Amino acid sequence: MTHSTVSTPLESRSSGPLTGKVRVPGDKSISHRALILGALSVGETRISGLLEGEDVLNTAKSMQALGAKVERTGPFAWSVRGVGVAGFAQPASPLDFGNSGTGCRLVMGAVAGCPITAVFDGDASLRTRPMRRILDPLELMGAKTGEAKEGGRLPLTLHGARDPLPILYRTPVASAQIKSAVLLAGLAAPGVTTVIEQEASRDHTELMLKHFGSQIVSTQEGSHGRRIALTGQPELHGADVVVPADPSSASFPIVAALIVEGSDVVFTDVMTNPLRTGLFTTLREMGASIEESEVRGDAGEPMAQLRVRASKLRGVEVPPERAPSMIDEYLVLAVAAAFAEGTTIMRGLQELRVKESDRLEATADMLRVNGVRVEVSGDDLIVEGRGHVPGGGIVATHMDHRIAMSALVMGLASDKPVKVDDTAFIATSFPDFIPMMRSLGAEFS
Ligand SMILES: O=C(O)C1=C[C@@H](OP(=O)(O)O)[C@@H](O)[C@H](O)C1
Ligand SMILES: C=C(OP(=O)(O)O)C(=O)O
Repeated sequence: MTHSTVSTPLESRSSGPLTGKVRVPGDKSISHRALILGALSVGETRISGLLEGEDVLNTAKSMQALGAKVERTGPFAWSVRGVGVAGFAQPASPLDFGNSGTGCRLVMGAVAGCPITAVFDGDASLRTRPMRRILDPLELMGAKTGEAKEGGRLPLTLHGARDPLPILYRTPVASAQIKSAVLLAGLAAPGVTTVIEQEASRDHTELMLKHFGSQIVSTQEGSHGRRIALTGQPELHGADVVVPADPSSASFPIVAALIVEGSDVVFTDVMTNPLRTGLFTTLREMGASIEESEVRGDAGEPMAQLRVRASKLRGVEVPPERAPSMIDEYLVLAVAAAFAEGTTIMRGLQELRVKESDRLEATADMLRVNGVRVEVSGDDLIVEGRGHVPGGGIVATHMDHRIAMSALVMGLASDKPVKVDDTAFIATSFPDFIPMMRSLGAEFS
């Protein structure tokens, strides 16, 4: 991804009621997976509602570089003609995933099952993120790591396995990216590849693998975990994929509607897979008015229309086992918590430290510079809600889209405006965030 070196600051300020009906862009997780599974299938995959954000566009480019034919056929409509399982061609140049952990890690898994060598790279943020967690299982399956930065960081060279081995792997942390990398490599292995996770992470890879024709069985493991068994070497057939609206993107205007007095906003087609809706559960516990209607589904992914009205919120305790189902939503939850009455305690947030930035510290800093009392205690975040936020701070984005969007949401209801130092990274996951928020009545300058 080539961001200009000039940053694009923006300020948000106290706004009138937010009103209207919007569809936020397509789900980022499903968009990456549709492109990758389309590329590993035989025949055509037609995708509608693809997220055309930079993260996903980088995955599209990498699929093209690995031999698939990827074409944009209309707004948010894409066609992929795949090469079949284990059919990737040697890419001519390094694969650049920009800011995207998901794109990079899932494609590592897919490449690990092919007898090719590829160089993986990304921007300064992605270069700091841990890749050993992906390389460890892929090496057990026969892939080899060539040159890499310390701790297996990018840029790195991955040599795929000529004869990949099926493995049984227990993921050390609840991570859909680790699980998905192993399953995608397992597609090329003979026999059954099994992943066991102690806490269930988002299951879009499993649902979509089934949709494309593979045999995959998921069973409960312990009280919160899952055991997923994939039979290798299937023939995957191109399929149609309708991408629902991204609940993680929706979380920003949803929290904005809750904290801006008098707001009433409807969100259409929001994906409501229970492994993604921890934020909605938490907000409801805090007293949020979020009404669900028009519940339906496609390819195993449920979706609904959500009507969100401004609400008086109260502090709650969020249990650690809920973290995987809302891992990208803690920043904006912390904003809601700051406007609530009472203390909100969010437990077990260690994974936030290895995202686009150290989100645990960055969230605390974002609140602190705007006059909110907040504490990081081990892996827990404690926010003291006082019903209002003084604001007036300048928030450092740290190349992290979700910090930028959370801070801008905070400014819409704070006493003084909130400024963010750089909004460029919002384009990785929600390119229309600013115009869409303005269309609802948000004031940015
Ligand atoms: O698989 C995915 O699509 C994602 C998994 C999560 O990461 P982890 O697997 O590292 O928890 C999440 O933070 C990311 O935004 C998307
Ligand atoms: C963590 C995120 O994405 P990724 O891991 O794909 O960079 C995110 O979008 O919040």
